[in-house]
Order: sequence, then C-alpha cells, then structure tokens
Amino acid sequence: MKPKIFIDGEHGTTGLQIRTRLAGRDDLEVISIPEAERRNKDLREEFLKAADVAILCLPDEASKEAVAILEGNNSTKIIDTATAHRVHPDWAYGFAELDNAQRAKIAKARLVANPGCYPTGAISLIRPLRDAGILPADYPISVNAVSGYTGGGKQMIAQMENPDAPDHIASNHFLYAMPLKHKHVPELQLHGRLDRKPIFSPSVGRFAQGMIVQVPIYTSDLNGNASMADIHAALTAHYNGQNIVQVVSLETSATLPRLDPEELRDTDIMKLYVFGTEGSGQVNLVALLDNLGKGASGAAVQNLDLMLGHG
Ligand SMILES: NC(=O)C1=CN([C@@H]2O[C@H](COP(=O)(O)OP(=O)(O)OC[C@H]3O[C@@H](n4cnc5c(N)ncnc54)[C@H](OP(=O)(O)O)[C@@H]3O)[C@@H](O)[C@H]2O)C=CC1
Ligand SMILES: CC(=O)N[C@@H](CCC(=O)OP(=O)(O)O)C(=O)O
Repeated sequence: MKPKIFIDGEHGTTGLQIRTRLAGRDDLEVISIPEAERRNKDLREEFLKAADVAILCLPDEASKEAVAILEGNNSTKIIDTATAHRVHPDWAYGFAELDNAQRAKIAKARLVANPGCYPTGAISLIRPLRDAGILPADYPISVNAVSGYTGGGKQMIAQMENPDAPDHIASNHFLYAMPLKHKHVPELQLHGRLDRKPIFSPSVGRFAQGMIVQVPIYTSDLNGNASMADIHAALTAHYNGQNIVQVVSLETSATLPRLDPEELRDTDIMKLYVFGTEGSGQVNLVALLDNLGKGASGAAVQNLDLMLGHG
C-alpha cells in the first residue's frame, strides 16, 4: 500500500508548491480536498485521520486546530509548515542539516516542524559556528533579510500584484517588523543556540520568490579571533557530504559583483557565502535560497521523504 499524503491548505502558496513537487510520484498517493471545500472542517478531519502523513500548510491557528484533531491519533504523522510548533520540545525541527543527529530524528519523528524561511538561512550560518565553538553563545547577532513577496502568502501576493486591492502595496522594497518582535525570533534563538535574542530585520522586494539572509559578524569578537578562512572551513566541514546546502568557495565569492535574491528561484538548493576581506576584522555571512524552496515546500518534501524512509 502506498502511503497516503494529505496537504491541508493545498490551495495556498506553500501547499500548491508541495503539490507540484509531489505530482508524478508513484511511490505515494496524494489525497485531496476540492478547493471549494478547503475550509470544510468535517471533511478535513476525515482526510487528516485517513492520511499516513498530513502536511499542514495553514496559518498558525488553523494548524494548531488540525494538530488537536489528530491528538491521540498515532497513525497520522504530521509535518507542520507554520510557526506554531517550531520551538515545541515534542516536535522535531525539520532542518535536516542542523547537525549530525537531525536527519535521523526527523526520520523517526511523528511530529515535524518545518523551519521558517528566514530562520532556514540564518540558522544554516549560525549553528555550525556555534557547534564548532567559533561563535560565542552571547554574541549580539543581527539578521537582515529580503524576501520575495510570496513569503506573505495569498494575502501579500494580492496586495503586491493587484493595484485595485484596497490594501495594495505600491513599494518596490519595504522594511517591516520594525518593533523587533517578529514570529521567527524565538526559533532563531533556540535553534541557533544563542543566549541573546537576535535583532531580526526582514524586508520584502517586488519579486515573487527568492531570499537573501545576512548575518554580519565582527571576527575580533569570535572565539580565538577566528579568521574568514576558519569560518568558511567550519561551514564547509559542516555541510560536507550532502547536496542541498552548498558552501560557495571564498575565491568565487570574492569575484561576485552583486548577489541576486532570485538566483535560486524554483530550486530547493541553498547557497552559503562568506563575504569580506581577510584580515579586516569583519565578515558578512549570507544565505541565498528560494523562500518557497528550501525555505518551505522543498524542505517539507525533503522531510516527507525522510519520514517515509527514503532518506
Ligand atoms: N509563503 C512562504 O514563503 C512560507 C510560508 N510558510 C508557512 O506556511 C503556512 C501557509 O502559508 P502560505 O501558504 O504562505 O499561506 P496562504 O495564505 O497562501 O495559504 C494558506 C491556505 O490555508 C487555507 N486556510 C486558512 N485558514 C484555514 C482554515 N481554518 N481551514 C482550512 N484552510 C485554511 C487558506 O484558504 P483561503 O484561501 O480560504 O484563505 C489557504 O488556502 C503558514 O503558516 C506560513 O507561515 C512557511 C515558510 C515560507
Ligand atoms: C515576506 C513575509 O511576510 N514573510 C513572512 C514569513 C514567511 C511565513 O509566513 O512563513 P514562515 O514563518 O513559515 O517562514 C513573515 O515575515 O511573516
């Protein structure tokens, strides 16, 4: 029997992209609710309970509701793409490259919380340096980022694309979350193994998919005055042996005149860069990804495969 997969929120931005990635797979069966019935709670309950794996692509509250429906049901595994369970101790954090143990943890978990798009970029840069003993736990981390507007889901897509929408956004690029209380901060702090809350400053650009996440660092404040080469070596060692997170060489990074957030659009790859000038005392650590690829739907399918034993 093929495992049954139900994508709750299949007709939203993240759900649709998961559906596309699963189209044509003959090792599993996607069970699906017609779009007009997407908010029919009874039908959703029936599908949630019938699934071997339910992938939740819903706002936080609806996601918690779906998890409550499955309370005590041990036959449906859950991947939640929302923010709701990312710092919950009973949930495995769905970033397979987090450390040596994470892939196996995800593979045997019933509850997997897919990481946020921005945290995927920032944690991929921070965590290996924490684990290697280079980055002190109390380092004052800042994370500055730009995302494509699909990161805000159907609502923001309409705001950006429809000039007649009452809440239309005409800006080509804007900052938001200025009170520094973005929903991603707890996740960044916990999985980045940071003692202090990072300062997270996201922004959105007038492009659909893509993301740049920047973590600037003073190397003189790192343990042992780690050099740019040491930082790059630690990242390279951490991501050795897998093909989704790619550490770009220092030589290539040094030749880049600019970095385009859309470069990895429609891929599930993430590229990491160490920018700067050796000896200057500063580096800018940068992650480049598609917010809907490794930042959401691609990661959900990667986790699904691990949970189905295809890892
Ligand atoms: N977009 C992105 O880049 C990323 C998104 N995520 C996370 O994925 C989740 C989904 O986001 P996204 O796809 O962008 O959002 P969308 O708004 O595009 O899609 C959400 C879908 O859920 C449906 N929905 C909302 N409430 C309910 C409900 N109570 N019952 C059933 N269905 C419901 C919506 O239906 P309706 O059309 O009726 O509103 C819509 O189809 C969020 O939690 C988000 O944080 C994670 C990483 C990146
Ligand atoms: C551009 C934009 O609005 N991005 C969203 C983050 C993406 C999202 O809602 O989902 P995740 O938390 O799962 O990443 C935000 O800042 O709230």
